Amino acid sequence: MGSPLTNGAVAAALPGGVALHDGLLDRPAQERLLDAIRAVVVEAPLYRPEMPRTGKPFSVRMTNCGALGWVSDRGGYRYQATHPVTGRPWPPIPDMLLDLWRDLAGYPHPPEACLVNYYDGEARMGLHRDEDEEERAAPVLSVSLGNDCRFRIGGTERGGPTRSVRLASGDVLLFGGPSRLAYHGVDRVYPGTSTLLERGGRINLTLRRVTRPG
Ligand SMILES: O=C(O)CCC(=O)C(=O)O
Ligand SMILES: [Fe+2]
Repeated sequence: MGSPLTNGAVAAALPGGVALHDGLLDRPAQERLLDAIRAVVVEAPLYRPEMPRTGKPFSVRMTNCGALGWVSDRGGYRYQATHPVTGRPWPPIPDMLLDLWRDLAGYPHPPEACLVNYYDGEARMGLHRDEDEEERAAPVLSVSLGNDCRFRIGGTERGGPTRSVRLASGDVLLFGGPSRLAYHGVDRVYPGTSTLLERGGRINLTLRRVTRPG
């Protein structure tokens, strides 16, 4: 496979360093991955994080797997080794996701965190950068399951131009290189666009390398 960051015509319409692998996971693969994520959620239940300082609840619910998990509360954004509600270590990252990272990330070390976002109803995610990771040489690898969404991505400066791309179940998006610190967010999820999740909604998984290999 060639570099995931030069993915032909689709990538050409996206900012440099962003690669969309449209429909990479077929339906059986999506179902296998969903089963693995269900097992994660049994051990590490979804919870609703809060914004730093204000304590305003997120509209998405979250959990993690991996040695580290991304959390947000009044104290700020950070990675930590335990679930903030149960106090237990996060469960391991499913092999399927580790395989995807190995095949696509173009980075020689494994991811340490997989953030699981669950969007139901009106849930969305405002424009932000993933910047709590010390290691910036690794891309962020994002997998979408369930209903389609309108994903927005821009440049590395707040307030710059953005474009939107529709992400569907089974799509894998990488942002790395010059787009590793690009602003991005989810404007909305389109109800009834996938039958994968019985109760509807959308799951997004993002694999991240957090620490610099020593
Ligand atoms: O849900 C998505 O597609 C994006 C999630 C995201 O940007 C994040 O969790 O940092
Ligand atoms: Fe993000």
